[in-house]
Amino acid sequence: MSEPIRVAVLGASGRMGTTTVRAVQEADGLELVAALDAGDDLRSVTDAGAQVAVDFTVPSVTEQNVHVLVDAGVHAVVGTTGWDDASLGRVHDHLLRAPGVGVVVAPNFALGAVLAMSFARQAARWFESAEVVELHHPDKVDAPSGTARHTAQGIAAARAAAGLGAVPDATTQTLDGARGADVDGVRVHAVRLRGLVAHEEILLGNTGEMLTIRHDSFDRVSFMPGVLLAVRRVVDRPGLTVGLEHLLGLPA
Ligand SMILES: NC(=O)C1=CN([C@@H]2O[C@H](COP(=O)(O)OP(=O)(O)OC[C@H]3O[C@@H](n4cnc5c(N)ncnc54)[C@H](O)[C@@H]3O)[C@@H](O)[C@H]2O)C=CC1
Ligand SMILES: O=C(O)C1=N[C@H](C(=O)O)C[C@H](O)C1
Repeated sequence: MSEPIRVAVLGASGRMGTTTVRAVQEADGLELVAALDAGDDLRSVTDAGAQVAVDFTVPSVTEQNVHVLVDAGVHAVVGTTGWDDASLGRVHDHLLRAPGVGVVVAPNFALGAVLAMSFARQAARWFESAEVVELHHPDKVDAPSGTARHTAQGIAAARAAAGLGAVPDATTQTLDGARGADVDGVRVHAVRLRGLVAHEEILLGNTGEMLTIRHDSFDRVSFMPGVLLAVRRVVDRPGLTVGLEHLLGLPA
């Protein structure tokens, strides 16, 4: 029997961190060796001999955490959101100087959410209009969600590849924000409501019809199969991977 993969969790006291700690502890072939939260020294990750660190912290610190991990030769599985092309580019370039180290950044680890985003990319070219509505608990620190941004970016790329122009929109906003955020020409709307966990609706419209693709996470355990898959795969996946679809064999 091979040695278990030694895993550290960053953000271990948070909503996702506590769920991840429990999932790693219960997972065959994985060993939790460190659980860190704000104020803890990242050196304890390497002191504990961690091979993989899972980051569920906050957008303001996650990139720096990843750079420290890469410098230490620790693979990273990153669920924390707030990433953009520039920050991902910096990690990509850093990894060019750290051969053998892998980083997986995924805005959503829930299988259903990843499938919903894939379906949206597949359907987008067939519809004149496309908008995204994300719905979360009111304790979420960022908006729009990383999932909604990734979804909208995928829709926009599929539309562009199909030669579609801008979505129709003759509306003048009389109040800032009324039409939501603009992500590569796709409008994204954020709902914050007590009682929700994580939900997304993708709305695709043509004259006479609408296609709605909806995903609901009712419990944070929904993210854990994807997190554990990424932990198991990242050790043999050097470089930067953005999106769980790449580990599921789904079309990018
Ligand atoms: N990719 C995915 O599937 C999912 C991603 N998320 C994202 O994960 C992040 C965390 O979400 P939640 O767990 O709900 O937030 P949370 O606020 O419950 O947890 C964040 C934790 O990070 C800790 N923290 C802050 N600074 C830190 C540092 N420098 N080092 C270590 N820990 C630090 C906080 O003290 C807190 O315990 C958010 O960006 C959220 O959007 C959330 C759910 C699923
Ligand atoms: O903060 C959350 O809860 C979530 N954040 C991620 C995001 O911003 O996409 C993933 C999921 O939606 C839950």
